[in-house]
Amino acid sequence: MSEGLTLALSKGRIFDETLPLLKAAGVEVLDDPESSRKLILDTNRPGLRVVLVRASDVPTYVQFGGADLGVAGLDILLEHGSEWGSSGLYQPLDLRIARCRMSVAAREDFDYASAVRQGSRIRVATKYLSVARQHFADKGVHVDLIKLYGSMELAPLTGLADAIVDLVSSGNTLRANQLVEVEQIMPISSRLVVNPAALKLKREPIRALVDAFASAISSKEE
Ligand SMILES: Nc1ncnc2c1ncn2[C@@H]1O[C@H](COP(=O)(O)OP(=O)(O)OP(=O)(O)O)[C@@H](O)[C@H]1O
Ligand SMILES: O=P(O)(O)OC[C@H]1O[C@H](OP(=O)(O)OP(=O)(O)O)[C@H](O)[C@@H]1O
Repeated sequence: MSEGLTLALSKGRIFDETLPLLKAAGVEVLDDPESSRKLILDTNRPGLRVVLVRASDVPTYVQFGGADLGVAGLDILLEHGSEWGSSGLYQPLDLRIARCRMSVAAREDFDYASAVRQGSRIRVATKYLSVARQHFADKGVHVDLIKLYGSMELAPLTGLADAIVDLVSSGNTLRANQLVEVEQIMPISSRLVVNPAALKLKREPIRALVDAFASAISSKEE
């Protein structure tokens, strides 16, 4: 474990939406991930660096100490097992960024209400197997899950599945593919996650960053 702090972020939405929180905490990232191929980015704080990883790899980096802290969507944390307690990641803050919801969507002509009557069976394609399995189990619906890694909207259109479980924000992606949101499962936002050993060994700098993030969030919402 290095002396300073390492923060794991993913390129795109998470990086872009974490930047203002870092700025409010007095931290400037010195490279732009869109124009640089660097994966380790310096900041104006000699004791803090940012590493760029895939969104779904953030919990793994933090869990195994490749990073002290990270920012990950609740969707990713649930699939990683973090939210259900199996990975031991400390989650001090809901950063309230990258907000969307996890939903079930289907073709307009699919009778979802009938398909999910107790005891029935439905075929669902998703990247989020764990959330989908839990959701349909809670409803008492037998589900055949098909794991996909992207373009989930195609599944009901091609007959691969009856429905999908995916993230929805504006609803534009569903609309563009003639799908409708038939059920909302849960709201999603990104969380700060911290490696528990790092929290013990580097308590002061981690506390300072968590507190700065917390006040940045509350002043943003005032
Ligand atoms: N349309 C959206 N609006 C708001 N937040 C979203 C939206 N889609 C995803 N998110 C949130 O942003 C996080 C990062 O999404 P992003 O698209 O950058 O990565 P990804 O493509 O899902 O991950 P990976 O590259 O590992 O497959 C997601 O985990 C989710 O929490
Ligand atoms: O309701 P909307 O505002 O259209 O957002 C929903 C879309 O956003 C996410 O994809 P993203 O944009 O992250 O692309 P990805 O497939 O590369 O993850 C998600 O998987 C949906 O496809």
